[in-house]
Amino acid sequence: MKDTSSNSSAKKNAGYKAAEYVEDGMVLGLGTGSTTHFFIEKVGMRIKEEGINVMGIPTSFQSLLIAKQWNIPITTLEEHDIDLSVDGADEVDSDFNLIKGGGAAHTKEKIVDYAADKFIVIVDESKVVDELGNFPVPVEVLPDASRMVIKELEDMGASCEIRMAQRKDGPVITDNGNFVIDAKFDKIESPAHLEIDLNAIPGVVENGIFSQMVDKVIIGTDDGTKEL
Ligand SMILES: O=C[C@H](O)[C@H](O)[C@H](O)COP(=O)(O)O
Repeated sequence: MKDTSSNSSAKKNAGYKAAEYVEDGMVLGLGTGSTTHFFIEKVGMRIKEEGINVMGIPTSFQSLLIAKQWNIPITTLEEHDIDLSVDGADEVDSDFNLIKGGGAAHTKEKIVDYAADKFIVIVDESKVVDELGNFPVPVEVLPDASRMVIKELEDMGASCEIRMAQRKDGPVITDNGNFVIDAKFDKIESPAHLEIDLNAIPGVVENGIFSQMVDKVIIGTDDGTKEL
């Protein structure tokens, strides 16, 4: 499990800054993770203090619970399109390619983030890299397919581990009832091609490479933010 306790002031600065882009009447994609937590919190504060009228589409049970805690009205992709999605990342490169899924939420995140008219990524400086690949690529799989998917991933040059749960025996089970394989590639030359190739393996539900659609990256630091 990743460490979510570090860099909390930088994460808070990024999350709070992204909330400035929220406008009255918007439908928001609510990403998952310790950075997005601060975005959802600040949206909740703006609802309370300014009376803005927004709705949220959560990408996980975690973001649903935080949104409920802040009285953010919830809706679904069945009912609304998304004006703005805000989400964290485990790595972001200079072309705005991402690795996501350190919290095993990347499948719903990709559906919501890719559907949004505008997608803002919020990270602290530790997530900014020249090239993706230090962080393993999370691959959500149907449990019955996991051995076959690992064989395919190893043939593609990855070292693989099924992600194990903490405080539960056995693998992490995603919000969708699946396993996550963490696939470490030595080098990711083309994130866009790898994103497509991974999803072509039978049994793969979704992978954590996001190579499309990012409009803005907000990098939180201890004393402010930078925007790319
Ligand atoms: O599955 C989790 C998500 O993709 C997160 O957005 C990502 O892992 C970044 O999380 P954090 O902001 O906690 O580092």
